Amino acid sequence: MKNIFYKYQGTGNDFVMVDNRNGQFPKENNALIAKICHRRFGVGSDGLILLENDETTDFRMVYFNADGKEGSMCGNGGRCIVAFAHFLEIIKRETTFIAVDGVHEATIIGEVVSLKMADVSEVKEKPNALFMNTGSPHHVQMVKDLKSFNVVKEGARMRYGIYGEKGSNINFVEANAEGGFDIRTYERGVEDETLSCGTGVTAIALSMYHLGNTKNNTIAVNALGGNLEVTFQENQGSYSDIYLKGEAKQVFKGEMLW
Ligand SMILES: N[C@H](CCC[C@H](N)C(=O)O)C(=O)O
Repeated sequence: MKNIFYKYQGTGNDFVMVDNRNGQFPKENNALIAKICHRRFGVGSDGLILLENDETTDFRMVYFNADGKEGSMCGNGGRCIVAFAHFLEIIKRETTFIAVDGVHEATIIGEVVSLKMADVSEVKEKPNALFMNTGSPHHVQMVKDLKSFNVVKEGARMRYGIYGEKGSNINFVEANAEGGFDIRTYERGVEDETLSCGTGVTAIALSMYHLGNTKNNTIAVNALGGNLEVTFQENQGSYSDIYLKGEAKQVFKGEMLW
């Protein structure tokens, strides 16, 4: 039995993807997963995702951060696993699947995946920042001159400094000239800046609306690795029908040796 893996990227957030419908992947081995994700000693990725069977939906998504531990919801990973399920011919244009934060609906057209995210009922206001859970915890802070901002240093400091042992993903955002927003994210579990974070992009869009920085409920958010679009409905400070849309691509196929 060969240990075939695929690699996917969604706006530069990259994942090792394994078809684990036969249940043979040793997912309790966190050290092995961290090694596979390591960019020098392994395949190299921001995370590893297993596609597994589920009884009531099309498939189950099991997501591990690059540190080898199971993470909370990953929006870009969710978009990539929809593309993977389409490639494996498990789904056609539309799907419903289960992830750690519940059931998600999605559609795929060409290489563009639109993923329905969990509803957000609470936006916490912090000094100079907002905090919310879009499937994963996100701190959102506006900064000036995002391009030259030290995301790794500030993100690493705030990740534990403000949020304790459990930590949070830390997002920095600045309005751009096109009426959208630019984002850079420090990711918990990767412990570094990534090129894009889907649940973070979602948090940015809701935050910018919450703060009155835009009146649109379709918002373009540009990450370092590509552009995403978030649409949503707002009702008395609660957000529903949240969709994260953008490209998800298969970029590599190989065999893992362990
Ligand atoms: N890259 C992911 C976020 C992963 C969340 C993870 N870093 C955690 O907090 O467990 C995304 O596209 O939404």
